[in-house]
This record gives sequence, C-alpha cells and structure tokens, in this order.
Amino acid sequence: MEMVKSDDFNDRFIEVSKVSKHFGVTVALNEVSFTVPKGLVCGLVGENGSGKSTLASILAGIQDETSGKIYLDGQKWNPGSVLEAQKNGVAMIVQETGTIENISVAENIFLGQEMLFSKGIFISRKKMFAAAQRILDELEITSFNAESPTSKLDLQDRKLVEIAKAMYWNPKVFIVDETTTALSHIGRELLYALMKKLTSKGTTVLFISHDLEELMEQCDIIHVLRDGDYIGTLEKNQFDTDRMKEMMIGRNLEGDYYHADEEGYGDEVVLRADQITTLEDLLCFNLELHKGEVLGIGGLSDCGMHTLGKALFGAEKVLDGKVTLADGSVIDSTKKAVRHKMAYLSKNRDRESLALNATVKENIVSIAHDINKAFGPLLSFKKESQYAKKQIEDLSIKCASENHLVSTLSGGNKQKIVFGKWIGVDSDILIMDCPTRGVDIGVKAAMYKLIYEMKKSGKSILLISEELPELIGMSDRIIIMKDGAISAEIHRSEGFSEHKLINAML
Ligand SMILES: Nc1ncnc2c1ncn2[C@@H]1O[C@H](COP(=O)(O)OP(=O)(O)OP(=O)(O)O)[C@@H](O)[C@H]1O
Repeated sequence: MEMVKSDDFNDRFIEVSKVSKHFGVTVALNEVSFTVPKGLVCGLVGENGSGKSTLASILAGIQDETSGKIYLDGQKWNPGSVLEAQKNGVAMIVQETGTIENISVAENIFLGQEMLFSKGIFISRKKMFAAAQRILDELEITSFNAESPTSKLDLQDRKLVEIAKAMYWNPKVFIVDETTTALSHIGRELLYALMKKLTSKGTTVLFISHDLEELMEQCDIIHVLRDGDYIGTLEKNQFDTDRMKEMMIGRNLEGDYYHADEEGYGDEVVLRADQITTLEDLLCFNLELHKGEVLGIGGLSDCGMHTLGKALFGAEKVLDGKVTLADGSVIDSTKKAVRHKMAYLSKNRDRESLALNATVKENIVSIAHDINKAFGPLLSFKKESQYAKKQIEDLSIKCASENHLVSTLSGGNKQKIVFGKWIGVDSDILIMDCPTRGVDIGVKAAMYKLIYEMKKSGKSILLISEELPELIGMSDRIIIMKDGAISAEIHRSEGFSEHKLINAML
C-alpha cells in the first residue's frame, strides 16, 4: 500500500488528488483535489452535470478514475468493485434505483453476501430475514419488513432499503447521492438522524444535494464543483446561499425564484375527480382543477398523492367514480389523456418517463409526432432534430448532442428531458409529480418560470411535490393529503405557512 506522508490522517481522511474522469470527449472531472476530515458531514454541491455523482461513484467502486489518486485514511484507495468498497468501509446510496425488483427486501440487503447465511450447500433464508429485520428495526423502519417484495415498495421505501443495506457494512464513509428528494419529510428526518449518529461514531458522510438550505443545515463543510472543476470549500461559518450560488454558477443568480403573487385563476373546472377509488390509496376522492390554476398537492410519501397523479392521467385503474374533463370526456387511459392534451411527468423518471437506452432526441420527440410531421403520417427528421435541439437549449441539457444516450446523462439532466418532453407539446392540463427532482437551482428557476408562464396563458397545472417551499412558492391553492383523503385545503389568499402544512400532513 502506498502511504501519504502525514501524521494527521483524520484531517484528510479522504484525500482526492488530481482526479480526472473522461468519457470520450466529455470531461466529467478535471484534476479535482480536495480533502474531507474524519467524522464530519461534507456536502458536495454543483450544477447538474458538474461531476458530483462521478466522483462519488469512483469512491464507491462503481467506476475507476481516468487519472489521479484517492487516499482513504492514509492508504491508497482503489476498490475493484462496489462489493470491495463496501467490505472496506465505503457505502453509497445512489441517485436512482439501487435495488433489484423481483426479490425480497432481505435479499436486496444481502445481495452477493448470501454465503453469510449458508448451511452446507443451502442458504438459510430464515437467518437472512432475521438479520435484515434487525437492521430495519434498528433504523426504526416500519413501513415494510424484511420479507416484503421490493417490487411492491415505492421510491422512498426502496431508498430506505438501500440505506439499510449500507448500514450492514458499518461504513467508514457513507455517501448519500441526491437521495432526499426521493424521501418525504419523515424519510428525510430518519436520514438526517442517521447521519448525525454515524458522524458521532466517527463515520464520514459525503452528502450530495441541490437544496442549499438543507446542505447548510446538515453539513459541516461544503465542497463546490463546477463543470468538472473543484472551485472551493466553505466552512460552516462561511455558509451563505449567495456565495454558494456564485461559486456553483460563476455569476450572481438573481431574480424571483417562485411566482408568489395573488393572480388567482378562472372558475372553469377543467379536470374533475369524482369520488374516485383506486386499488390502494384513494377512497371516494374528489378534486377540481381550474383553468389557469396551479394546484399544489402535498403530503407524506404514502398519503396517496402519487397515485392521485396517475389516476387523473389514466395511468392507475379507477375502480369506482370517474375522472372527467370540462366537456364530459372520461379519462380512463393514458392514450385518451394524451389525446385530450394532458401531460404527466412521473416522479419515477427512470422507470416510467424515460427510455434509458434511447437517445436524447428519441426521448424528447417521442410524444411530439403531431408537431414534427412532414406529409401525412410521415415525420420530418429535420423538424425532429430542430425540435430536440430547442429543448436541449431552452433547458440547458448537458449532452454532447441530441444523439447522446440518455442512460449516460447525469440525474438532473435526465429530469430536464422528462420536463422538456412534456412541456414542448403544448398540453392544456399538466400533472407534474416532483418535476424539479434533482435539478440544480438555475434550472429550477427556469422550470418555475415556464410553469408560471403556462399558468398565465391559461394552462392548468397539478403540482405534486414533497418540497414545501416549492408548493408554497408556486401554488394558487394547496391540498394536503393524508391517508388517501384531503386533510387541508388552503388558498394563497389565506396565507400558506410551512407549519400549517406540516400539521395537516402528520
Ligand atoms: N457513463 C457515462 N458516459 C458518458 N458520460 C457520462 C457518463 N456518466 C456521466 N457522464 C457525464 O459526466 C458529466 C458529469 O455527470 P455527473 O452525473 O457526475 O454530474 P452530477 O454533478 O452528479 O449531476 P446531477 O446534479 O445532475 O446529478 C455529465 O456531463 C454526464 O453526462
């Protein structure tokens, strides 16, 4: 093992030295150097595509650096695989799905480690389930158990499985990549408490987030990346959102983030849920969305709001009751919804909104056939290319060209594609489930501006969100759901407050 010449490894428990990562012509990391002291929460912040996940995944053994070196606790760190990294104390919660669908929670937690429970040539599933359950109990996770099939879990619960899996390894370094936006209030609190507990025992946490307030609350220091370069570090006493934004973007980000005025909306009801009941979550649920309204829907992740979004778009079977438009049309399939100029942005982008193995262009134009027609049913390749290029430019999607594969884009850039794909087709009713998940502050501001412009031009938007500032900032009216029912309805004119909303959720 190569050793670093220093007595105090604790101050530079992780040492990243001139690390570069190239993907063909893309330079994801450019000679990045920084250190992270032991037992602290270190934030990593930067715009979408600035290299945060790439760096984190090199540390976690997912991929190798092109050049440069990393030292962990004074020793050269170069894990050959994720398993090797985990065994040697580095565990990571990835941005998207880090679990496998068709197996149980326990099998996910001990994936690749089944031999720990071997009895001769057999694996004792009983012992494996018991061990997994102990970890879940210690984390006070009660929404599922070790035997639950992973395919039945929502995004939040699958993230909790990943957290439980990481805890098995008792990590020296715990990496959390843009996970909190997949978690509801309770999930976030659980993660924050865990991070505190871990650091008190000497674990180092690398925390990646686009939420600057969250970073300032949870971190002891914050490293800033921009376009693959390390820009600098802020210590706790230097934390300041404007300074952070300037370091991230290289200029001042000015202007109003949210729309926060009282323009109101029309009386016409454009979408109505009439006593709808779904297999799970919703029972005789009523809702009206008006022309030109931004209706915010909030609640804890299992309150039924994500199912509501799907049911309104015809993507979730409505067993009783119906979803209708102003002209009386019943929406009972996604095909009908799209035909009636409805759009739906799913929270679960990799599973439900994107074709990962297709190109940026193929994804963006996939529902824009009417716009890009040449003659009759024939499509114009030129129009499609121009259309895709415009979305790429408007949302500053970071990719080499419109022919770039979506699977290789950063998380936030994937989210921009989902947004661009649906926004571009000029729908009248837009159901958006966590539309700004994982996007950086600059793009968030651009998305909010577009949502506001759509509202002003008479479009109706149902904004399902787990971010209270987003709901408060953007909505004309907010409905808070709890256990599949409405627990509060508040109009902007009555005054929104986080306190009121949280009380209605719990
Ligand atoms: N496997 C890959 N092949 C090609 N390019 C890649 C690959 N992985 C990442 N990149 C590129 O490297 C750059 C950095 O991506 P990375 O995912 O590290 O950004 P990030 O800062 O984590 O972004 P986000 O905030 O959106 O998650 C991006 O331009 C991305 O498209």
